[in-house]
Amino acid sequence: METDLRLESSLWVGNKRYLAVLTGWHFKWTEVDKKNRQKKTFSVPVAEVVGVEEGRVEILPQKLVEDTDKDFTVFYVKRSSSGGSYGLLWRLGRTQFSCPSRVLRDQWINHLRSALKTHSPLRPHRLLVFVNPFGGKRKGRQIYHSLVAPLFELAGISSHVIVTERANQARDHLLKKDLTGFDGVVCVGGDGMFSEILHGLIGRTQQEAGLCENDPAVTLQPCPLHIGIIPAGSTDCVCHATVGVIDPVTSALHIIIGDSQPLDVCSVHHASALVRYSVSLVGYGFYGDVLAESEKHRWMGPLRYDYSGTMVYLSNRSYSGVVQYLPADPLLSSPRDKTRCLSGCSVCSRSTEKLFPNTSDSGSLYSSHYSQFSTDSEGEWVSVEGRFRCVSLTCMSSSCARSPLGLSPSAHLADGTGDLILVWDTHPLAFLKFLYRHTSTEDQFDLPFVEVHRVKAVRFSLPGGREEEGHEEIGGSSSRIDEEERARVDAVSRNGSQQHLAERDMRQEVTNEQKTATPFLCGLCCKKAPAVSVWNCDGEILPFTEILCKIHGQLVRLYARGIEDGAAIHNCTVETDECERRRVLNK
Ligand SMILES: CCCCCCCCCCCCC/C=C/[C@@H](O)[C@H](CO)NC(=O)CCCCCCCCCCCCCCC
Ligand SMILES: Nc1ncnc2c1ncn2[C@@H]1O[C@H](COP(=O)(O)OP(=O)(O)OP(=O)(O)O)[C@@H](O)[C@H]1O
Ligand SMILES: [Ca+2]
Repeated sequence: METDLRLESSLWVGNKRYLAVLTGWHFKWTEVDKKNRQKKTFSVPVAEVVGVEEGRVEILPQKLVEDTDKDFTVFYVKRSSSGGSYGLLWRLGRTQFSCPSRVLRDQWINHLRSALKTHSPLRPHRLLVFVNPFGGKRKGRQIYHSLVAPLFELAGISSHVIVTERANQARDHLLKKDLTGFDGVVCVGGDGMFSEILHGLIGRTQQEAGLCENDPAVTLQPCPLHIGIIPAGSTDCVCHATVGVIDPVTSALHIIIGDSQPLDVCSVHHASALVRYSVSLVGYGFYGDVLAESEKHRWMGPLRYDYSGTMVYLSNRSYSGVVQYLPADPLLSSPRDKTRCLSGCSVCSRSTEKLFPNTSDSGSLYSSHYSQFSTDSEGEWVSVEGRFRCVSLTCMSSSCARSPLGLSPSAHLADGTGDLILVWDTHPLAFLKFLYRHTSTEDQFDLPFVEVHRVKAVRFSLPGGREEEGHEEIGGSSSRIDEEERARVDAVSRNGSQQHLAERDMRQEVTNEQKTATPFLCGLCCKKAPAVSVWNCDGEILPFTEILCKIHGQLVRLYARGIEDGAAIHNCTVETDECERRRVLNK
């Protein structure tokens, strides 16, 4: 196969002659001068070739084709530095080659296209695209049509585009409509839009597999369709943490070449029923209050979080609670080991082998029966009780523009664990120091009132069982998910949040302990602080306080590859000035 695809000949780019070679995995062209001395080499992995076209073709700013019969154009991924961010920006590179004959030209085109088919098996042919026209700065439609659609067309991808008209339309479509023929689902929007796709695809997959999502002990079936994210939201945390940059063109190119990044998902349960799934933040206290406050100021757009964050900080709240957690194996990794989950992460690869032990292609989506924790004994639950500024659980780093390294900088995308961050009640300035460290490289866990644990499951309750009567047990009895159940959870999600917030405001019980802890600038809101907070689950308010969270390793796959190490750009494919600069810097 490899030898069949091999091709070698002289080609011209402008008036320079190159010796071009296609081996199985790479397409290289080396400049040759008049004395036959070899000069600069350009090399593109076949997996990063976007498309091969006859003639001299341009696609940006608009498509122009000069249909000459001895020329062909190769489009490929070209990397450049992303300025402030940690990941790399991808751009569309293009080189127009001239051949001595039409026969040779056709040979090059056929060989390159066959190599693409052989070496990029996960490239999508047909995609279902949902565009939220109201996400972020309301530019979703424009971003898709001007930046993404032309690239999909160039790569020969056919897309069925749905511009949503209401919240949850994308989720409902994925739960109910025929998805035959689609290789993946793309959302153009923010974390809320991604969450819709996540719920639709996970729900659909479990329905088809006859599995009950309510039972936290059930090993859920991984979703067969990949998810692509074109960032057009306010926080775009999932995109930032899986690609490293917020850039629609970079994300579109990852989708086109069929990159594949598994992702852990946390299921959140209350009283033996599934409430929601999360990949980023399940947060009580500060982050719950910021979200609740920010919902009142949606009109501010992305700025609502900074405004609400400041207001909530000034209101100086803390909450009592009981947190129980099931620690992950400390020998595998630690949230304080100062490593980062980068593209090709070895911790995640080892987890893949553990999660999918019987497949040669570890992580194959089609192995129907595997057990995530079958080789582990469940381990011992640890319990802590007290007053917290915030309790946060994150399955990944949750990096975003506000916090370039994220809530937990050493968390892994696909290791089957989450990081539990407990911030005990403390002086307002100490808490500000903790928050501020999220904006720099200073360790936010190196503070006496902060704890972080790598966990497989977490349970939260109010001291003395103040909230709900029901409680959940991993492995305990659970009801079957049916239409009625789904309607109930739906109704809870739609109406519950408002009702829950209203009840919380009405209660406003302040314990004696709290009275001494909170006055600071409480006059700002002219109200007593409530005794309970709300949970922020990837930007949605949960209608329950007492919850059980369970991490499901690698439940979904994204068209991404994790964050590429910017320092390694000197190993990049096509030589650019940036490669040269980085090479010098790295010496
Ligand atoms: C002094 C500067 C402190 C800056 C502190 C920055 C901490 C930033 C941590 C960001 C964590 C993002 C976690 C991701 C959550 C997403 O799944 C979710 C869905 O999109 N987003 C939110 O819930 C949206 C949550 C957005 C939270 C924003 C919090 C902003 C806090 C600002 C505090 C200012 C205090 C100023 C005092 C004078
Ligand atoms: N046509 C629509 N009308 C109203 N709401 C919609 C529509 N389509 C999707 N939504 C909802 O809008 C919410 C927010 O969208 P999205 O996540 O795209 O942007 P955002 O909130 O600005 O960004 P982020 O989630 O990154 O903070 C989502 O929860 C989604 O369910
Ligand atoms: Ca994880």
